[in-house]
Amino acid sequence: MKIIQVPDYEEMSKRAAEFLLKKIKQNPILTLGLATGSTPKGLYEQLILDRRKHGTSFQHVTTINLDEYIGLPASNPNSYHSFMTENLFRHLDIPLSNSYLPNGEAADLQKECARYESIIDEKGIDVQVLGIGQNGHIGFNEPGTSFNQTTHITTLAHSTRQVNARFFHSIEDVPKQAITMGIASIMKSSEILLLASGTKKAAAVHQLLSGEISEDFPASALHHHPHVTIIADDEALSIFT
Ligand SMILES: N[C@@H]1[C@@H](O)[C@H](O)[C@@H](COP(=O)(O)O)O[C@@H]1O
Repeated sequence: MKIIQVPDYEEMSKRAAEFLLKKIKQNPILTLGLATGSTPKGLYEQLILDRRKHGTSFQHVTTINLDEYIGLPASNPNSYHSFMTENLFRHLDIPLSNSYLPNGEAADLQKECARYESIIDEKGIDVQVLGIGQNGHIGFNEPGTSFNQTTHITTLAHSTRQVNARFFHSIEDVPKQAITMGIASIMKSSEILLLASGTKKAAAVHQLLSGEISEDFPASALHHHPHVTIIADDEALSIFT
């Protein structure tokens, strides 16, 4: 695991954007695995800025998102479909047909999981961007999830729903389930870029960097992956350093 320590959120976002833009320049037909949440928002702003300033084209890039809530229509402002459209897709030139997210409204959710995993297998993710939950989740793989799971239906931990309630009117409105790439799906990526910012992530980052591998702490599976880069700011690394 390569750790890049940066002073703050802005620097984390800039370094992450440089990292991805370099990859896209080397390989314009890159397949990017993308995440939602507050963490990658700054990275997405930097990518948009780069397009505005330098006209960078993403038209041959494919994107595959980690997860989506079950039961929220794509048009709901809290769906991850909406998050990605608002915060990234509508500002770039990625053709809509090249961006994939799980369909949390599929009539047959099991079938949808299998369909999604086959997209991951067919496209092959070159770089997967990850945030980390305060309980160590990646995607929506909550503590206790088998490292062998591929894309599946997951029940969100109460603590995750509490943390994500900030985007909803109340915790009752936060969906109880999601479709998420599994740990095994994430591990198929050629390279992984994990971002962490702020004191709220310090305990999770500390546990990740302790090196102990356990299904009780999903992000620890990344120790089995040969190409992981972590860009974390001083606050996220404050227990470690
Ligand atoms: N499913 C997402 C994750 O992909 C994300 O990494 C995590 C942290 O979110 P944030 O970046 O807002 O702290 O929580 C969410 O529940």
